[in-house]
Amino acid sequence: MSDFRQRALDYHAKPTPGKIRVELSKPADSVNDLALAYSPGVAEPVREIAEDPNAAYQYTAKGNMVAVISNGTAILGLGNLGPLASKPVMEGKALLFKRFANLDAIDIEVKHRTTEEFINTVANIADTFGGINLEDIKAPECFEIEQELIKRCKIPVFHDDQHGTAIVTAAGMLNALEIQGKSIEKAKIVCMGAGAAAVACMELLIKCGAQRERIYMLDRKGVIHTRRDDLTEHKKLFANNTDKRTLDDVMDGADIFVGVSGPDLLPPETLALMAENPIVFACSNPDPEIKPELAHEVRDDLIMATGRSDYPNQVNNVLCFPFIFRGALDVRASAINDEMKVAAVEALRDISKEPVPDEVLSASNSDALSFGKDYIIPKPMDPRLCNRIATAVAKAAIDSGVARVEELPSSYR
Ligand SMILES: NC(=O)C1=CN([C@@H]2O[C@H](COP(=O)(O)OP(=O)(O)OC[C@H]3O[C@@H](n4cnc5c(N)ncnc54)[C@H](OP(=O)(O)O)[C@@H]3O)[C@@H](O)[C@H]2O)C=CC1
Ligand SMILES: CC(=O)C(=O)O
Ligand SMILES: [Mg+2]
Repeated sequence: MSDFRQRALDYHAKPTPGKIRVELSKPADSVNDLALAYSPGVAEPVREIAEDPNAAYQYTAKGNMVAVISNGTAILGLGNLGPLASKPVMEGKALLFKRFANLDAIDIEVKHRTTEEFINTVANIADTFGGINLEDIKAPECFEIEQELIKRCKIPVFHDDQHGTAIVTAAGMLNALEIQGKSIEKAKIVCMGAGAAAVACMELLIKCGAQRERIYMLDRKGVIHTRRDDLTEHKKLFANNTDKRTLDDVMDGADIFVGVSGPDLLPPETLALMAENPIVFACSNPDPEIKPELAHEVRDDLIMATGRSDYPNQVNNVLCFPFIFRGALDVRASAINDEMKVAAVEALRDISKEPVPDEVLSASNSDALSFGKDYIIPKPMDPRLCNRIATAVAKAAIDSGVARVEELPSSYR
């Protein structure tokens, strides 16, 4: 067994299995404490909440609690391995919520027969939480699941693989285009993958100026084009009226490659076909569509990003979901809308262009980092992310009318 594999298994197993636990936030030592915490004292907040459900924000952990919910149908790029196998990833997302945004998060892995059964399960437990982060649910079911839950729940429901990924991709891409001296409006874009992450990333890039007809999306059968009769509703939105059929066909002269598909799907010879100063986001986890070492061997003019922590330019939704939920929950938002997503993109872009704090340099084993080809997006451990993104998102929630408070909390001012 490789040393890294053994270290990863040991990290998860020792000294206590798993990555999260529950801790008490109130004293529970004496008879008096217990009389307040449990019977008879607990009856008082029960009566308050029965009268006004909003009182749950005041008397329970609801307002700082996110459910990370999966069915394990698209675990990273590892595929449909079932709900229980997704638990380490969901515990991992809970760890990231706590570590980066001090939000308490609990992982819930749902076994279900039909999409409707999954939706009902989540809708029936939603009121317990301040927000729901859907994770690693495959396309096309993920689209119906998210839309239906948004309709049925009074709290933010956010499919991280769609929107968290799209927000970070858009921020990194706009920065990378600026560095390469290219415009998004003119860019020829190839998107490998046509699932949850792909559709949301391309839709957000279009909102940022990309031209739909200059996007070539591929699934396992090749280029998605208008003459195919096997396309789902979401793939149809990207059906290109083209006679190009293969990855090589569309990569010829492309400015941008976004990989949200699977490992090693971009051969070096194909990368070589791209236009001058290309941008390659090989975001499949844990193994990217092309390894950065290999990509740099083929092209010395590219900007390269992956979803991983161990290479420069980590384009990963960890840069978004903890902070977007922090902002949304702090103003008791009922939803996470486009205005909040755009605010997160802009905040991420801005931070990338500012001097990097020393603590980030030392956590990244770096002597220097500054806006450029190897630093298009902040590092996840950057302490500025939480305040800056959460504030931008919370303000956007208030301005767009989805917040349940009128002003930012005093801690934000
Ligand atoms: N860096 C980041 O922050 C994130 C990265 N990702 C990565 O993106 C990938 C997809 O995730 P997600 O969208 O949630 O999953 P989905 O299951 O929703 O979509 C997967 C897509 O990849 C396509 N695909 C898989 N294998 C191939 C192949 N050999 N050739 C062409 N296309 C292929 C599938 O094609 P078909 O439709 O034909 O089945 C499908 O369209 C994963 O690797 C994941 O790790 C996801 C979210 C965040
Ligand atoms: C990062 C992430 O959410 C994924 O790869 O699925
Ligand atoms: Mg995911």
